[in-house]
Amino acid sequence: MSQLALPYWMESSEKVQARWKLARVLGLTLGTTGISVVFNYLGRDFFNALAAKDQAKFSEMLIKYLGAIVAGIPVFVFRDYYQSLLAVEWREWMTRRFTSDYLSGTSYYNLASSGTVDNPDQRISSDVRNFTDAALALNITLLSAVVDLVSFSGILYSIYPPLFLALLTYSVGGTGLSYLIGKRLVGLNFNQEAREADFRYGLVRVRENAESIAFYGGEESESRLLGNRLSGAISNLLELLKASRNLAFFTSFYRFLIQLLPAAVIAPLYFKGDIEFGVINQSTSAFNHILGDVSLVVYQFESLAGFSAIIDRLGQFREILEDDGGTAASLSSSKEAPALDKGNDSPGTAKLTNGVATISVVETDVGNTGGDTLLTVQDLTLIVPGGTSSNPLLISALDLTVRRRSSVLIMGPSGAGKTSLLRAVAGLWRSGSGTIRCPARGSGLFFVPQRPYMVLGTLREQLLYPTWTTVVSGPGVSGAAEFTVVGTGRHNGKPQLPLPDDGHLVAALQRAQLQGLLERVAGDLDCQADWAAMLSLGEQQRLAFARLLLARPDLVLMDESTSALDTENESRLYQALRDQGITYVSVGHRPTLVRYHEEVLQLHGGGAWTLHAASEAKLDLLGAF
Ligand SMILES: Nc1ncnc2c1ncn2[C@@H]1O[C@H](COP(=O)(O)OP(=O)(O)OP(=O)(O)O)[C@@H](O)[C@H]1O
Repeated sequence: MSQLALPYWMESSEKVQARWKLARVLGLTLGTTGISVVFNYLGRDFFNALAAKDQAKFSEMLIKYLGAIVAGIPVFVFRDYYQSLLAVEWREWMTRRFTSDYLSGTSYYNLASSGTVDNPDQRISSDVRNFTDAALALNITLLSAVVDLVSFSGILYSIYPPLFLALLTYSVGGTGLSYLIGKRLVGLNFNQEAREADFRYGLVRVRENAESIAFYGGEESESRLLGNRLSGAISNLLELLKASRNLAFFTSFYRFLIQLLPAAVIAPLYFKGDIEFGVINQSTSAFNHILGDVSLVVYQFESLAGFSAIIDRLGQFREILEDDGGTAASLSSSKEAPALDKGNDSPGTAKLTNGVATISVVETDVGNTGGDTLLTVQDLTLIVPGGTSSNPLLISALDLTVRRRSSVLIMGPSGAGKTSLLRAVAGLWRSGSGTIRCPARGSGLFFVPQRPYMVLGTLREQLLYPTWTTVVSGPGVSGAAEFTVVGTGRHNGKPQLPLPDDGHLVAALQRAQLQGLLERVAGDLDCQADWAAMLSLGEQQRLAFARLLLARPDLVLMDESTSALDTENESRLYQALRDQGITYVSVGHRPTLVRYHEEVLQLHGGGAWTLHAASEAKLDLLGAF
């Protein structure tokens, strides 16, 4: 809990302001307790005047009571307002921190491919919000409970000490019982968060893959799948309702008895004439206050159970992010990887020495210095990750050098490990051994993945991604958000690329054979659309090429990035790369690709590979496809 809560108050840049704001909320909370004590005395005198049929005193008390309400209410309202405001600011800070840790290194990729944490999106969006709301509310309630306890205990004790003892017994017994009845709620709340998020994610996937599902005619199975997820959420919710119902039986009895208990204890004193009528009202009010304080667990059990589930979910997420951040950071270290003992195991498997072996990716600044060798792969052995010692061996002892302005085509049967080799160069997979030397991404190295990724936003944003980023600079005059394009500093150590103007963007679209798209949007680069849904796969691949031409890297690694294009478009795109002097490594199946490359690396599966000049390989390969 403290590891989640403290950083905002102890480490953030706004910690001093945050503490002042907290002090303001605490001050107002103390004010509300003071006002409650005043109401307690006013109530006593009010009812005494009523019982004594003293009309003048009654009118005076009525005016005082009304005055106290008018003066007191703003304190209650502002306490709640400033508390909510502080919770929002805390939430924003925490959410930004989680988001940046999630996106630092390759944590999001590792989490997505390993599936170690369910629904990280939900943890970042709603769990953080619930955490800050509840943490603030519960702590402030706790503080006001302590202050209330001190203030009203004195009143109650001075009225009749046995009443105070009755209250202590009642509240301690109630707290213990409510814990016993309600403890199941913690686990049920935890599951509910996860199952609701699973269901929502299922719906999001239908929207994202609408066309594929429609072609498959998969509506029925999607509907069954969603139905299953909904049933999971509903059955847990029903359990949750039952557990809440059982708890509610107890808490309702507990609450209603309070109305009678103090009057029942104190009534004999009133009958004997030892106390006035107003004191009964005063003691009930004080009793209620203290009971509310010492029965926090009883009243707030459901919130506490939900809060505890959220702490578990966020705590687990933070630990995994920290752990993953550590491993991601080590990716760029140039330490030699532990040796891999290939031994005499059965073909296609490899044994790990001491259970650990990693590929070492060393970032070079060859992109900045203009050196001749852009990529060196040295004695690389690559295994499918997964934590077992018998995972398939994809590549064994590969040596490969890619020089400036040269080109390599990686071919091989499906599943042989072509994309995995690119994953290793990108530092996404490290299971295996060997060393890879290449420029850093954003400093001369660029990847074009197998599935073109269209960002949310305008056509301009598609083209600038990921070398330049747009930031929202606040609502514009029209009320719409204004966007500013900024360089991201991705070109570490390399002079920043100037931001391409409209002319450059249009030229890149033309070189990527996308004049038609420009006409469709009437030349408006700031046109917004759901590009992934609107553009064909081939158009998306051409857009990815336009991005690449604008980013002007020294070396690009492309994964089947022309698979959806006709041969004429393919030929023009490769020509554009050569014209810009970009060195490229492509992964692909099509024999027509061979003619655009100097060397062909063929992966045969089970670790085997061959490397030859394209001119020698051409005939064999054409025959093979
Ligand atoms: N996240 C993952 N976890 C475990 N195994 C994986 C993962 N991703 C891929 N694999 C496995 O690794 C092997 C190599 O995959 P890879 O994507 O490199 O194949 P490929 O040669 O590029 O195939 P294709 O030509 O079909 O794209 C495959 O057997 C695949 O199932």
